[in-house]
Amino acid sequence: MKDIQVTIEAEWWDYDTAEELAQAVAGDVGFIIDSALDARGSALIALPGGKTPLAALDLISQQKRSWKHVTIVPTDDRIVDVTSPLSNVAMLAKMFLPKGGRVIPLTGGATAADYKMSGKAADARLADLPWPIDLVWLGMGGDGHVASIFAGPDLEEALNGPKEQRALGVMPDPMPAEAPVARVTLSKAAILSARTLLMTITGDDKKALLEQAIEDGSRSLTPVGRVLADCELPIDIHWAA
Ligand SMILES: O=C1O[C@H](COP(=O)(O)O)[C@@H](O)[C@H](O)[C@H]1O
Repeated sequence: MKDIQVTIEAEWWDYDTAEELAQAVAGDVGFIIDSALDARGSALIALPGGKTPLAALDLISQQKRSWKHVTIVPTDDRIVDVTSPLSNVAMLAKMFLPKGGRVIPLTGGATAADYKMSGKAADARLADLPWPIDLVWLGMGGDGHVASIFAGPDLEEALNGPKEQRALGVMPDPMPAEAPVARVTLSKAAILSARTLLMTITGDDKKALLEQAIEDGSRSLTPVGRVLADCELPIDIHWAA
């Protein structure tokens, strides 16, 4: 078997503080949204959950624009009730619905037992949106998961499922301590179909893990390395200690 390595064009942006990172990323994301609005009259973006993006998301939600033409999907979500602090869509809805943005959930009414069904429902919902997506903004977990592409029984489907499959249900194994629940995630194909890719991470450990994953490429043992190994777009990686 021939091992074809794509060279990942990753540009690192390092900041002294998380506040500086939030300001810079808010500026970049605002520019991407406004460029899409100018070019096509609407914008479709995928935003990450978890804690790292919160400050930047808050700044973005305060930017003035025609939010009713902006459609937002989570890059992934945890299968929990929307009242749970673990819900990514609830966090995005709180920030962007009051501004007029359209926030599309990936999960809804599902239980961990039917997480695959939840993934299929999300995939059908995403098919109605105007792809390609203008931006996929990714976070990364300390275990190397990206969106909710985790090690476990669904990893191969997330990485190498049909190209037209944009979302799927995922049961992480091992479970991440901070949110030990089943998930729905964008697939690698959906992530890499974006017009623009951006990633935000903080901390020395995540930086070292991501640098190694990029170096290892398709041989990486981490989901993030396996996803980025097939990335043909340049990706901006924003990092603060
Ligand atoms: O579970 C998740 O984790 C990652 C990373 O979150 P962080 O809190 O370490 O920034 C996140 O990107 C993803 O959307 C989320 O569901």
